[in-house]
Amino acid sequence: MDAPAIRTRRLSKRYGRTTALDALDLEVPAGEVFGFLGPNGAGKSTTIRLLLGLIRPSTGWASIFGHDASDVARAHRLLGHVPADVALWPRLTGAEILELLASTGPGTDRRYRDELVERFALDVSKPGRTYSTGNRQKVALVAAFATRAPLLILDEPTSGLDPLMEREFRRAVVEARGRGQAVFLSSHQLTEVEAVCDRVGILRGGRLVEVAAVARLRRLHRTEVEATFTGPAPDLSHLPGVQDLRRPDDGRLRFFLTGPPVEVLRALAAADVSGVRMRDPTLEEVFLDYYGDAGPPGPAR
Ligand SMILES: Nc1ncnc2c1ncn2[C@@H]1O[C@H](COP(=O)(O)OP(=O)(O)OP(=O)(O)O)[C@@H](O)[C@H]1O
Repeated sequence: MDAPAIRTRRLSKRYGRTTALDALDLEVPAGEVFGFLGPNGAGKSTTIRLLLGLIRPSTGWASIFGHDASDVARAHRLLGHVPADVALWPRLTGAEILELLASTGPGTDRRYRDELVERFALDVSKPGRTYSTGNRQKVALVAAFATRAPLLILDEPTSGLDPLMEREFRRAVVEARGRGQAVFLSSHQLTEVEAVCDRVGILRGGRLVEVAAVARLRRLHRTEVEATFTGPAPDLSHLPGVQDLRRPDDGRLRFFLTGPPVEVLRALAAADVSGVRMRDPTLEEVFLDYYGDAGPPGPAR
């Protein structure tokens, strides 16, 4: 399949005066695990509803492996999905629901499905109405991961799962990628995105503010540096990329570094440096840099 799993061009959705999604241009190639991050109200669910053909764009378009997302009969043969709020048929048991989804969906690996039922510790003998939020989510996740659809679209799929089940979820994402499935994962959980995604898109107020490989996103941001010296600490304040330089009384230097480290490393090597510690920001710190909720990360204490 040559067409990307997901492609959107100027995809927009307005509700009255609210612009829920504003001119989204995005491409997720086949086989990629893509994280879609954003705070409440950023437009993640709106994007997913557009991709699933549940709502029509105000302007622009979205396609799934080259088929317009509104051509749901075609597009849904190529995707499995987990909605943000999973609703189950109340009288059918978990097993019956999984079987119904398998017989109507894009094709299911039943052996793998049964393995996932075990791994997610899901009791499939109970009727849908008795399931908790987390268990409803598990049913939808098992059904989606067990499909052979080349694209899985997951809307905050672990919000109701406990840490053990989150681990299973991550394993299942890695296995999906191993089978060549693309995964579009909307999430609040930065550690999850960091653990499983190849690239991440950051959405704010309906606009995509960044798309980057997780590793690059971290590098684009500030590396935290702490250096100790046997002699006096050199003055690095004039060097390119050095920010928030601090000199605690114990002779150490602490600062943030952006861009190439060459000049700083040269200056450190020329001084009597006895130790250097460099730490890339976590995705959470990068995220806070974007949203400014808590300001940029502070230096190590
Ligand atoms: N049916 C609707 N009618 C009016 N406004 C809507 C509708 N659906 C979404 N919105 C608005 O569009 C914006 C984006 O909402 P959306 O649900 O896509 O955000 P989200 O990123 O999924 O947030 P959350 O993480 O809280 O689920 C919000 O301001 C929301 O109030």
